[in-house]
Amino acid sequence: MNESDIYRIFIVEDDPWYGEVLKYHLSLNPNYELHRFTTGEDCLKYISVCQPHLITLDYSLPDTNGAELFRRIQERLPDTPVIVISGQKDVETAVGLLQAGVYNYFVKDDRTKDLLWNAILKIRENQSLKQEVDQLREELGQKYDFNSIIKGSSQAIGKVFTLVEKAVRTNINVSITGETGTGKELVAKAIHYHSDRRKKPFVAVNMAAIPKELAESELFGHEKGSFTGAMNKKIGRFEEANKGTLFLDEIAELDLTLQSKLLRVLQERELTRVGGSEKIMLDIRLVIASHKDLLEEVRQGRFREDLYYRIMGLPIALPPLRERSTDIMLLARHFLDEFCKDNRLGTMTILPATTEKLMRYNYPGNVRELKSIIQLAAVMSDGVEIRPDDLLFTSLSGTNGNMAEEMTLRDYTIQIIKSYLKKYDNNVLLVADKLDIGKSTIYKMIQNDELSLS
Ligand SMILES: Nc1ncnc2c1ncn2[C@@H]1O[C@H](COP(=O)(O)OP(=O)(O)OP(=O)(O)O)[C@@H](O)[C@H]1O
Repeated sequence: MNESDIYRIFIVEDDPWYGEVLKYHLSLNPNYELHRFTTGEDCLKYISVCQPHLITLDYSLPDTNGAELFRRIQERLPDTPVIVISGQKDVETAVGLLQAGVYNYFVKDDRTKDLLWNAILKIRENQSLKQEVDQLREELGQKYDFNSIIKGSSQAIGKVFTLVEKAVRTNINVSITGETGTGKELVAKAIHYHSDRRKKPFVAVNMAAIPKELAESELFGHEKGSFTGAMNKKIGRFEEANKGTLFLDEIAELDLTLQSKLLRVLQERELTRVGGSEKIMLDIRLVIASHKDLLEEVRQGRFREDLYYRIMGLPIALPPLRERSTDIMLLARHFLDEFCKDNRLGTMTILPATTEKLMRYNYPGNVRELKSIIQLAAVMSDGVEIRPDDLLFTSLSGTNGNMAEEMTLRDYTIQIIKSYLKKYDNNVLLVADKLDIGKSTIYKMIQNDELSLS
């Protein structure tokens, strides 16, 4: 038998006859390795030598009682389930023990052996499910390794990496801004799966996708019968994310009443379900995102200022793809390779004319749009190379809004140079070449404070 198949159970029972009865009964499962102790001290001594998977305790022991021994076991092995078996039916003691975290409380009678047998089966099932969840979370963590998943080599994305690294080191709240499709959720996941909370849940909620009247119960849960239609108790997203990370996307969609409740919950670190009175302690990292300018929402009276300061934490701004055009081809190659692999297609080449066409577009839907353009192109292509005609741009807005307001020609020139400098990572020579102007024109503008290399 492998060590991994062995399930180690400590039986703490001072009555030799009853101890042997339990030991014999449990030994019918060949995977159970049983150790019997007659005192609490003996049990504690052996805990450090060979860690049990489960412990059963007689409540009355010669040197201690079940409650005290349970407390001392918990200090050493907080995750090991403990079952208390008592000679007397004492409801108050039983409730106290269960509230303290004992898994089960049985009274010694004819049925105890069978109850214990079934309880152990259930505990094992839960333990292996928990192990499986931990393993899946670990794998997910590797999947969201931000250096391998958030693709990009531009200065702009480099700044984002630096901030993500800072965020994971502490428990600070994070606020992510950026246009649609810039990777806000991806960044939130990367933060979660690199933080100490990675083994706990990552829960994402998009406030824009939840009808206003259901938002409160979705976030904070409700008790059965708390409103018409509340047929059962519901655990809210905050509770689901407890000990982990809650990603609240499109937070500007929260109405003012819910904003007040959110502020209270964050300040007090506890919540009450709708229609309930029980206080539930919360320990979460909040990551929020919005494509709206939250400060402007505050100015317009649509977002509470106190909540704004509470949730801002570490701000991370994701630049639009058109402002980090050095990432375009890297992302395009990445999405193409990924698509070909997932669909068992051979490697495809991107022709130079295709690259040029991809570089000229302004991607109002950002990375998400580029991804779908590339996937569609792979489907449209002859299977070997991506030609310019395989690229189907769905968006109608081909300009970047430069003509949206009246300005002098000089102002237009400055705006155009500014946007090219952003696009090409402040590479003055490249920008001068692209715009067919002298590099000194740009340097002069910088000297005159008309432009800056940010
Ligand atoms: N830097 C990146 N590297 C690789 N994939 C990316 C990157 N940024 C975004 N993506 C991909 O683009 C798509 C959109 O990303 P995501 O959903 O995180 O954007 P978002 O900003 O949260 O969008 P929305 O505001 O619409 O909710 C996803 O498929 C994501 O995996």
